[in-house]
Amino acid sequence: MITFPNAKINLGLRIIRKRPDGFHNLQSCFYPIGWSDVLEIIPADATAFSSSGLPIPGAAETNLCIRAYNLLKADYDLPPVHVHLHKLIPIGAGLGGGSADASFALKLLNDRFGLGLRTELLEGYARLLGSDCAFFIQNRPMYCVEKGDMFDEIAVDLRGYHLLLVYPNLAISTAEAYAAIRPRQPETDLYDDLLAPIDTWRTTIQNDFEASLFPNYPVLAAIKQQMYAEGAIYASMSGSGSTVYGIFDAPVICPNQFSDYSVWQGKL
Ligand SMILES: C[C@@](CO)(OP(=O)(O)O)[C@H](O)COP(=O)(O)OP(=O)(O)OC[C@H]1O[C@@H](n2ccc(N)nc2=O)[C@H](O)[C@@H]1O
Ligand SMILES: Nc1ncnc2c1ncn2[C@@H]1O[C@H](COP(=O)(O)OP(=O)(O)O)[C@@H](O)[C@H]1O
Repeated sequence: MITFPNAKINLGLRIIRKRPDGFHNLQSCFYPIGWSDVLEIIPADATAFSSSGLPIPGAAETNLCIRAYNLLKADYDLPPVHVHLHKLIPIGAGLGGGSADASFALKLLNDRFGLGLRTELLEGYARLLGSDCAFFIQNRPMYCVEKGDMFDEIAVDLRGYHLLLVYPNLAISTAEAYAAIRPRQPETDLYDDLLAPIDTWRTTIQNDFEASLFPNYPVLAAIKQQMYAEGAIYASMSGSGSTVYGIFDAPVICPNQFSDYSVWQGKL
């Protein structure tokens, strides 16, 4: 069985406070996008993992797809499987690609082997694999709070807009990005700011990681500035970086300044 785990972008990202468990409470809108990996899982004589496309750091047994399989295998009678991942979503990019692979593996195993697990139970397993993972079970625009693993409905609909994503071939570790950030109590409510017209977002909606990462990585600020120069209605870094996205009301011709980077564009 084959599935296509997709990335997400963060529309606003506010880091509110550090928790006693070392994680951070946040506020953000996670929004699914079209940049996708390809994940195939089939029954096999022995469990194995292979990959193609972009190289994935770490041993096979630490890959989030295998960790998802092992998590379910501990509770359910699953046969050995061969997992093949064709990796296309950049890694350390703030796009949640690894988290998507994990949750899509859970969903695929649930479907293929008829486990009958409902959404809440799948989200519970996903939470054990990473803070971003539970989002990819329902995989629809959500206002996310706490560790990024609890959700509220939000009526943000960007269908019809065009998205340009630029990954400047720079992997930023999520843990390091969090270690460098200073949490803050926001002055406005992000939920309300997101419901205002998109052309207000430029002045009201920020990603808090930008303030700590842009001084060390000036390329990120330069890409964001270029997005606005190209006519973006809104531009931001996604997650803990390093991908910067622009939202446009029409398709864009990718500027020369981005020619050395990994670029994706498509409709939202
Ligand atoms: C920053 C965000 C925003 O959407 O996205 P990405 O940039 O990774 O896509 C997420 O919070 C990333 O979530 P995820 O990538 O699943 O993180 P995890 O694997 O759970 O944790 C990696 C490390 O990040 C830190 N971490 C993560 C989530 C959180 N709410 N607080 C934290 O402090 C912890 O140091 C943790 O050890
Ligand atoms: N299937 C996978 N795809 C990508 N990264 C993975 C995967 N499994 C484990 N990882 C590990 O997760 C980390 C990056 O996660 P990823 O979700 O791609 O980045 P980000 O958190 O920036 O969105 C890397 O350290 C990588 O070794």
